[in-house]
Amino acid sequence: MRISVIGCGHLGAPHAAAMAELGHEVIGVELNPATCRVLQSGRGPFFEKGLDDLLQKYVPTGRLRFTGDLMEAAEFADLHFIAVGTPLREDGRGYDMEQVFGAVSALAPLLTRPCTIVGKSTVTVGTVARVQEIIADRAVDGVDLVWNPEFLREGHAVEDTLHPDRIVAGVSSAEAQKAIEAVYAPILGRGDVELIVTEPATAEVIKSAANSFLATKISFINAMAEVCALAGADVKTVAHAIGVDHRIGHAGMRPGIGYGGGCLPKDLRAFTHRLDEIGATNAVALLQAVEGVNRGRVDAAVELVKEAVGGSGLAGVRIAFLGAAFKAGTSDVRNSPALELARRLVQAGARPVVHDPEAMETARRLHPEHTYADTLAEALDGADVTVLATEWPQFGEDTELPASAARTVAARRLVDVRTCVDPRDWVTAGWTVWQLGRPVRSPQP
Ligand SMILES: NC(=O)c1ccc[n+]([C@@H]2O[C@H](COP(=O)([O-])OP(=O)(O)OC[C@H]3O[C@@H](n4cnc5c(N)ncnc54)[C@H](O)[C@@H]3O)[C@@H](O)[C@H]2O)c1
Ligand SMILES: O=c1ccn([C@@H]2O[C@H](COP(=O)(O)OP(=O)(O)O[C@H]3O[C@H](CO)[C@@H](O)[C@H](O)[C@H]3O)[C@@H](O)[C@H]2O)c(=O)[nH]1
Repeated sequence: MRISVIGCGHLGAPHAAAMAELGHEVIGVELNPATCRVLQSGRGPFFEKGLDDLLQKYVPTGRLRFTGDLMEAAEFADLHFIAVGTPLREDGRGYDMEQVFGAVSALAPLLTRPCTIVGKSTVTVGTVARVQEIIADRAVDGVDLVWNPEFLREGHAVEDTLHPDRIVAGVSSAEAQKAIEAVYAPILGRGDVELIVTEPATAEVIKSAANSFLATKISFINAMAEVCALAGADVKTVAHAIGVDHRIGHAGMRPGIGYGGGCLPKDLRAFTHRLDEIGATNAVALLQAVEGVNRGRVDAAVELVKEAVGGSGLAGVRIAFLGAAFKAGTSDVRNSPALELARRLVQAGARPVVHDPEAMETARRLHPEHTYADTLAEALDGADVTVLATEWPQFGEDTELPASAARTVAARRLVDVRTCVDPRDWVTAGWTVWQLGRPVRSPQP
């Protein structure tokens, strides 16, 4: 099929590349000229596993190309994915829908033949009906709309798009359903992926409900970390033991400094606001509690760093601050709890020096207020305390790191706010280890 992907950010760029991998001819439309240029040169504008490989495979052949010209896409494609952003409004009261309504309003009058518009952006209850009105007002007859929410995780974007758990399609006509079956035919043909066809309102709720559940699970285990800290128990063991029950499971049960990123925080906020508008009071209360637990995690992490330096305050304390990305596997620092923790430590008078394996460029550009080190060794050099703030395997799984880091820091104190290291490796190398919701581990005197 000939398809377009309008908006080539964290969702759209991997989606466009994955659609080329499925055999489609793809044109990506991106407003930001710098992003568009980088993509057309065969590189991803951010770190995303497998994206560069697909761009290098398909851009030179012409099967995948990028442009800023919407008219080119309107003429070329029979199916248009809308993958533009839905950031939170500045007042936090729901999504800023400007990009979605703007993209559809601009595309609709350019369409000269029947085709399908497929919304992938995350939206709240009631949006699809409004998009449908824009199409009815501005496009020729025969333009169908499908809402096809996306469930990919950053860091796994290509893999999740090519091997999704399910495909959800909110459709209002048989034609629209046929188009979605055709575009995903290579995936559906494998027989192991369920296509869930429903009306648009249900598709909207499915996406918001999925992210709300994921956030709830993370806040639940983080609330248990608070319990364990007070009870002298070990939250890691609790998470493992309850997760063995297949009804609970282990995924999304890693305690830490809370969920961040470009999705869960804004999606929870926007959904809660919308639920309040429509009067879903019990759901509002539940999600407000989830958000409340999440906000408290950075406070708990600050307290743990204070405890690690002996309770005498953080003024002048030199911190090796490992991590800037909102999670491992991405260069994205949007709503990064790691950088929020760094900000709070600076506010308390400490001197964190931040290093991240992949997010240095993004972090420096978006948060120039922090002090950065290009290498891990530079960050560790002379540190009074080391804070592990993003769960990169380079920090948490490198068994050589405890010994090598021990030689350069001023004091062997590790505060692992992502609960990702095995404390035994660090204790053996002479470190004392603090983790949220776990007992402190120290070397034997
Ligand atoms: N990031 C994820 O992992 C993810 C996963 C699932 C769903 N989503 C949802 O997908 C949507 C996009 O998220 P994102 O993280 O990719 O955002 P993003 O900000 O990284 O990307 C959006 C892109 O759209 C471009 N754009 C805006 N208006 C445009 C227009 N009229 N024409 C062409 N390009 C335009 C912007 O320049 C930007 O590059 C959001 O609704 C988000 O909630 C994101
Ligand atoms: O056990 C866990 C799992 C995650 N996190 C944190 O939660 C946040 C979100 O992680 P993750 O869900 O992996 O990241 P995203 O890439 O933002 O993906 C989420 O948001 C996307 C956008 O809507 C959805 O498509 C995905 O299904 C959904 O997982 C990050 O800060 C993680 O560090 C934890 O603290 N503990």
